[in-house]
Amino acid sequence: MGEAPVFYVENLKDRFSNGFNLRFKGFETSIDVGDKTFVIGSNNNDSISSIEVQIYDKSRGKWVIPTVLGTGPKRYEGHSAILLNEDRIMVITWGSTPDDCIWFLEVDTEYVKQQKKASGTEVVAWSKGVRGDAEKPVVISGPSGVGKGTLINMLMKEFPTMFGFSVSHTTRAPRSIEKNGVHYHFTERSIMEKDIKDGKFLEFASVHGNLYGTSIEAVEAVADSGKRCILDIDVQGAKSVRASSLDAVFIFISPPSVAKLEERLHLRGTETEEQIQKRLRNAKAEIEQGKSSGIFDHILCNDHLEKCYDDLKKLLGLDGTTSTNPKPSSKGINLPSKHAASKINNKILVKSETPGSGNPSKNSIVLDVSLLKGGAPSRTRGLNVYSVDPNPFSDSLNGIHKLS
Ligand SMILES: Nc1nc2c(ncn2[C@@H]2O[C@H](COP(=O)(O)OP(=O)(O)O)[C@@H](O)[C@H]2O)c(=O)[nH]1
Ligand SMILES: Nc1ncnc2c1ncn2[C@@H]1O[C@H](COP(=O)(O)OP(=O)(O)O)[C@@H](O)[C@H]1O
Repeated sequence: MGEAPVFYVENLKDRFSNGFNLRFKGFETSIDVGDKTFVIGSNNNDSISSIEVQIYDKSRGKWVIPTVLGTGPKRYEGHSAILLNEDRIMVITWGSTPDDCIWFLEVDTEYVKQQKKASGTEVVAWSKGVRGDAEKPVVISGPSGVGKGTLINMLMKEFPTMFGFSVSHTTRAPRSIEKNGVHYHFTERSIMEKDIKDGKFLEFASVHGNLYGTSIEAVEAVADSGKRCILDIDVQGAKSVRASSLDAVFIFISPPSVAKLEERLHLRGTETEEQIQKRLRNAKAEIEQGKSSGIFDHILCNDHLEKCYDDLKKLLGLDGTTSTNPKPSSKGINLPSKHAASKINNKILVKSETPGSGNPSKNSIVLDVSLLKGGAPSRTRGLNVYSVDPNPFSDSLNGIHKLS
């Protein structure tokens, strides 16, 4: 077998002239996947340019406007589009900031297939591309009053540059010491329900009569800052995260006894007696599920706090044998502002439209997509970036240097 053919992306700078009824007023590209043509276009007006997607279903001879999940690229001057793996289109935007130029429009991934099935409509989903990997998030669950918050605070205090907390949304009222945006995003049920419908949440659950949920942004913002994300969520939420594309470590904190749990809830004094009794009723089912459902990788008993904290640190590799330096935060990619993109196996060659001008490392860049991870509804990580010795007469990938 020879090399896979090199093929160039159609940068359809000229408007479609074949009678298609396109809504776009700017710039568009088209990509065929099976019997569908995905047309990605920008609608420019003076202040903003937004990206939109239309699908031409060749078998039915019909245009379809799909449900678009997630948030795509915002301000840009044009884009290149390349089909990867027959299930997602890589969109490289022109003139965007380095942290906002690589996007993936998923058209037939597992996530999109599930969403299509659930909604009965045509669905596509955006995922932002990010260089390198993030550390596995840590999901901590356990009944109310078991000490999850206490343990997480200890961890964040001892390793402030290493861990970041995923700030959940909730419809419950704030406690007196709780700050909006720090402990929770306190929100209205109707707003949260709309955001859930719009695909902005990784998971959500009704807990003790209130709605709680982890937004995709809450987890990704921590990972983008180079920190390891900690989620404090209930067992139903942990189950949803387990079923999602997020690869995490799952830890269940159990109490020495329900009587001790009740004692702690009374001592904390943040709930009414009625609320405490509701939490205790739920606790019994949570403890049973936590210990037997197979969701959790580790179960820790929080009897003596210091001992439990030491055990937690040990299983997170914080017993002095591993580096506690944070990973560098994810860096952007300096792409030429106007470029053409082509695909060679698992590498995307991005060449400046004006070779020889400016910074050589900006003229030709290779994006290695062989180790991509994650995807919609979260970020797509694992993108590796190389600079290429500029040679305007060749598409050769010789002389490439990994950009750190
Ligand atoms: N599924 C899910 N559960 C959450 C989330 N945030 C908090 N929880 C859980 O909701 C429950 C109640 O939390 P909270 O009202 O802070 O009370 P506390 O656990 O008694 O401190 C706890 O089990 C939390 O782990 C979330 O985003 N998703
Ligand atoms: N091992 C422990 N022994 C005794 N009290 C504890 C222990 N761990 C936590 N607590 C206390 O129990 C109460 C509930 O802990 P908290 O961290 O708020 O639980 P959660 O976040 O799981 O609801 C707090 O007042 C906390 O100081």
